[in-house]
Amino acid sequence: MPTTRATTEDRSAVRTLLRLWPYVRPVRARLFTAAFVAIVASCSGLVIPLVLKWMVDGPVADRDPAGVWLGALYLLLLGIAEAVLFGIRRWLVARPLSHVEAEMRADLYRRLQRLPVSFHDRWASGQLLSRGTTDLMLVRMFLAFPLTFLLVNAVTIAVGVVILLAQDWLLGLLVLGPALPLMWTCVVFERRYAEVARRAQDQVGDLTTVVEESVLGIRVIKGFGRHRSQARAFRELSGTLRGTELRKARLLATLWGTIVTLPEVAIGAALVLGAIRVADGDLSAGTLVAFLSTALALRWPVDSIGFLLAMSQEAATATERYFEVLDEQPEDPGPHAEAPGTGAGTDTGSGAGTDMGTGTGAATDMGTGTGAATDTGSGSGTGTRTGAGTDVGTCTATGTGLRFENVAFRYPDAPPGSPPLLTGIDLHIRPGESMALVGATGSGKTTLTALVPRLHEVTSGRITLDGVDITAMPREELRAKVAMAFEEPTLFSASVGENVLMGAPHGAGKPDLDRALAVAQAEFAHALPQGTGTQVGEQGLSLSGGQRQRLALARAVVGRPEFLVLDDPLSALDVHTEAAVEAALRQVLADTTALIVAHRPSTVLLADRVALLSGGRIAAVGTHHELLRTNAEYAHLMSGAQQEEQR
Ligand SMILES: Nc1ncnc2c1ncn2[C@@H]1O[C@H](COP(=O)(O)OP(=O)(O)OP(=O)(O)O)[C@@H](O)[C@H]1O
Repeated sequence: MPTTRATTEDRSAVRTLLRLWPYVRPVRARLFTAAFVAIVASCSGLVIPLVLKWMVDGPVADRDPAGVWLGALYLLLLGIAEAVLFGIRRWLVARPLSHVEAEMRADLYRRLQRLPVSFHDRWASGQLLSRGTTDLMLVRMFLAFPLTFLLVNAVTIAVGVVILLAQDWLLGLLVLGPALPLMWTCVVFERRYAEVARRAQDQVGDLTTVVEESVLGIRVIKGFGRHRSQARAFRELSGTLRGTELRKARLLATLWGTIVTLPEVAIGAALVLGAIRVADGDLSAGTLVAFLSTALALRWPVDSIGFLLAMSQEAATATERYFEVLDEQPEDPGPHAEAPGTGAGTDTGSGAGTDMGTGTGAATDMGTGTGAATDTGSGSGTGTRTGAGTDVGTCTATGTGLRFENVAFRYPDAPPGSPPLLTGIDLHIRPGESMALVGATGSGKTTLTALVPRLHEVTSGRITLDGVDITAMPREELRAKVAMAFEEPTLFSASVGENVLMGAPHGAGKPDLDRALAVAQAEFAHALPQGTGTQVGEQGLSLSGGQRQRLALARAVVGRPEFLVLDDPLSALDVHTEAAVEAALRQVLADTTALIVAHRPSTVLLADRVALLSGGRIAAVGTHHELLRTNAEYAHLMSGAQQEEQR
């Protein structure tokens, strides 16, 4: 079950909510004005009992119908004023608060994009979705109602209490009697409700994850007839959430019951005592009417404290959950990142040197591999990279290529004490060379390739591109140089063309798209109903696996990257398409420094040399045929793969 429980600091609800200030600051004038208008509206309601007192002790006692009508007119005007003022309050807050919510959502999205892959490995997607939806809605509702009305009600109650005490201090003290027990109840409630509200919101996140997985994995669920067990898992989770929501309701009901009952009892007692005093002639009937009307007018501000506190607590929990994501450390954009794009492709300096690769990497060549390494690969190199991606011609393979120097890697969430997944990796891929990476399943091939574009950070050692440490260049520049195609090709809800051009520098157009589609043998895209403008649907599930993989390949090559990292890019293709894609890829690989994860001999043969990953190390490097002859493990892996292919 995907759950994410962040460890949270034990902050008070007020301190947590204060973190919203930077978002509220730009709209503070409107919010303060709205609160002021609401206070005036609410306090105007307290004038009504005073008009009643004047009517009862005046025109009613004097049997003066004109005075009674005048009093009724005052009451009507007061009612209208109160309604209009509350309307103005609503108008004042609606627009700025939707702006606050939108800003917060945009910041969350931006942060999610900039957080490292290791963060996304740890967090369930439903937890992130619920933070961007339900939690932000709770925050907006808090800013719209509880924030204002806790203040408005506090001022109204304070003014009302003064009026009550001014009318008659004895009855006033009697009505105030429950104040202390009520405050104590509120404090206890808040503490308990905070814990349950947090649990409920986390459970909403878990439920969202299950729904999301069920929808995305609907083919697997149907294919394996797992809809019943999936429905059972959903029912269990929603049953748990229901239990938590019921606990919230019980807590709220207890608070509500106390908040309503105690003041009612006090008002009842004041009514009895007041009536006795009116009968004794100690108190005027008008004063008693005004007193009771004021006390009743305070009932709503007191009663509503229960749900206002509950909403505030939920908003505090939502704020806490929101900032758990925002407080996560984003990827360091790298040095000189303030000028994104300018470096893309212009990195001729910084020690890259002009070493054309003739054997300078020998230290890393653990195998016998000298032969087929075609490190002159710049043959067709007429290209010059001009700034942010306006490549002219093909890329020239210059520099020293891609080097892993004593690289070790361990997943941050690996069990404590477990050995690193990769250790002492020394590998040199010369400029223009393509290196296949072969190893048993789970040996760490995907992980090793993910280190090049810094999807994960090396634990020790370093990786250089043309002599430059990848940690010394801005990420934007690094990712402009290195393109990837993953084993699991992910497409987005956009057109085919947009999906492919995602891999190209800004300003790339149809010629680039057509060339990339041709290279990846993805010309089927032109035959789609709206050609390359056809929407591929969520995750590209409307396309076949092979079609998706070819589009992902087109995306990797469309930007004419200097370095290409392909994670078993041909696994979903039929034999004929694979042969066609290989032929096209051969052209691309001639000019590109490439690392290709390969399982099958046909893919391995695309590369100039092969590196065997075994036991977390590069166990051998050489050409395919050399390794077949000299390395038993490699021969074993390839013979298995060959049998697979022949079947
Ligand atoms: N995010 C992660 N956190 C912890 N361990 C991980 C993570 N991702 C992968 N691993 C582990 O790292 C090991 C290597 O995984 P990797 O995907 O790199 O292998 P691979 O050689 O590419 O496998 P395959 O050939 O099956 O694709 C596996 O044991 C895997 O369980």
